Amino acid sequence: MGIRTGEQYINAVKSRKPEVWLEGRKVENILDEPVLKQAVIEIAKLYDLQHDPEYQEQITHICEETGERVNNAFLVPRSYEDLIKRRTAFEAYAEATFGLMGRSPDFLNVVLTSLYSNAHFLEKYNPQWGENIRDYYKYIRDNDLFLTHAIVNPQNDRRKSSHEQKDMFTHLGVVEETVDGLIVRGAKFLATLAPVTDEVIIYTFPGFQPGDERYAISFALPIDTPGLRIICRESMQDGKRPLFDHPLASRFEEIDALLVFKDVLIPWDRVFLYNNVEAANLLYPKTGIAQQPSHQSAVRGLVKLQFAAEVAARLADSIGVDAYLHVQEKLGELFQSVETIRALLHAAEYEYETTPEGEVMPNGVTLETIRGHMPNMYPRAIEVMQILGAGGLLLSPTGADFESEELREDLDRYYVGREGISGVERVSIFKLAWDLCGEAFGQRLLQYERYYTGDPIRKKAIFYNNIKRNSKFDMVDEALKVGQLKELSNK
Ligand SMILES: Cc1cc2nc3c(=O)[nH]c(=O)nc-3n(C[C@H](O)[C@H](O)[C@H](O)COP(=O)(O)OP(=O)(O)OC[C@H]3O[C@@H](n4cnc5c(N)ncnc54)[C@H](O)[C@@H]3O)c2cc1C
Ligand SMILES: Nc1c(O)cccc1C(=O)O
Repeated sequence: MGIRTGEQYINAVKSRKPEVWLEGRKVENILDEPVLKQAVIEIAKLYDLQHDPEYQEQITHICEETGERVNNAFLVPRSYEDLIKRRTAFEAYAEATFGLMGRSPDFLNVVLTSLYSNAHFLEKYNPQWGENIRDYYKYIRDNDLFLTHAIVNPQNDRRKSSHEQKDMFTHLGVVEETVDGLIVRGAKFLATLAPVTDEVIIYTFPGFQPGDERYAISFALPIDTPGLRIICRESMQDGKRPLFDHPLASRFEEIDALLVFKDVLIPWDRVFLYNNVEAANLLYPKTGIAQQPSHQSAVRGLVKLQFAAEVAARLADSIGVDAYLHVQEKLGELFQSVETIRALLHAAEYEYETTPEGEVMPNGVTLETIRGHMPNMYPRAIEVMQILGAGGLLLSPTGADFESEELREDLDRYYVGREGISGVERVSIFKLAWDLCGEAFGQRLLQYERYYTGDPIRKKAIFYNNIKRNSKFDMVDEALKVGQLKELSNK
């Protein structure tokens, strides 16, 4: 089949009946829920972009194996040019969503492509696992399906591993093996956009201990598999608020969910890893599933950071405060952050790494440096927006107020911005900013930048420890030589 249209994606959503819970209600029809429907509309636009003559070459390529057109996220990069081809596809999706939808289909399609091209890792442990992941990749690629993932255990007692939790099946684990497959029970989080996806993939993130064998499991299933319960978090908007008042929150809310498996059957051909703590701990570092998707995250994060910087700049300009030195300094800082990430992204691509099998990945150290900076840079952009918008962020009237004939004159007079900026324009910019820096929607976007790919604190500590392992910090000895005391230089 190859690339889907938005309509085909919407029809797929309509045809499925996943067990979704939203604010105490079982959702009968995804498209009848305003908050879920909005995400479907935005994702459908991304599928349509693949067919838009202006974007098709940027986003897709002809698959050598099938002769069909597929998204560049399914490309196994073999050269620098391939990385750029993939980046342009990430850019198109990120720009269409201002970088605000982190879990657009390209993210997990890259994860899956990386598992596919590194299937030899799984094969080493069990030839069937390697074959299963290859088949699954082709199935997703050729049908252009949309995946969610949940790879983190719920926050119960973090001091204990899965088998030490009070209840053996709080964390997702295997209950029994049957001739048809594995029966699994327990929970995983935090499955972004789960209700509006086609499939869910569970894979392993390091941290398994001996004794955790039943939890060391990776598999994939259709999202409406019987026994799979999707419990959504409280939504951060009701999906009904006017676009004028919430121009971002009303469009880009990515619902997150807890996945609960109630004795769900995983057919053997959908099992990618099981009962092997070593393989479960090595899957993440050895199959490129950290490094390759970080390319998508870097491109998307760059667009999001630039968007935040632009909103802050337009906000400051709209009320003339960017005439002040300290405001210019703060905005300069934000745009320098943007340029830092852009330079790092280009460096990561240019200084790519090649695996022994010939797969090309953006430079891991550089991608990890982007990862380390974004949890500081993005929250800082949000803070600057709050500082520059000040009280005005809290005082925006609604679109309905502007439509009131009685109020309109006052609003036009008292909300007017600097010369050339009307009241409506100024309020529109402030509302855009408030969605990013005030609304719960914006707080989630910030929390996403901190945590979407694990704990940034531990990741930075790992980064340092790797440097320490590979460096003696020799320059320090060199500098100390000059003024060494006698007893030390005699040593
Ligand atoms: C908006 C959003 C969307 C997400 N989407 C997805 C998704 O689609 N799929 C998915 O699988 N995941 C997703 N994630 C979840 C993400 O994987 C986790 O949030 C992330 O891995 C961090 O884990 P945690 O939230 O359980 O925090 P924890 O690991 O519980 O950490 C909480 C705090 O305790 C500290 N801490 C915990 N354990 C240790 C330790 N052993 N040593 C030292 N310090 C420790 C941490 O530093 C942190 O400060 C998403 C997260 C967010 C915020
Ligand atoms: N996608 C991830 C996630 O959801 C949690 C932790 C790590 C990752 C990742 O891709 O690195």
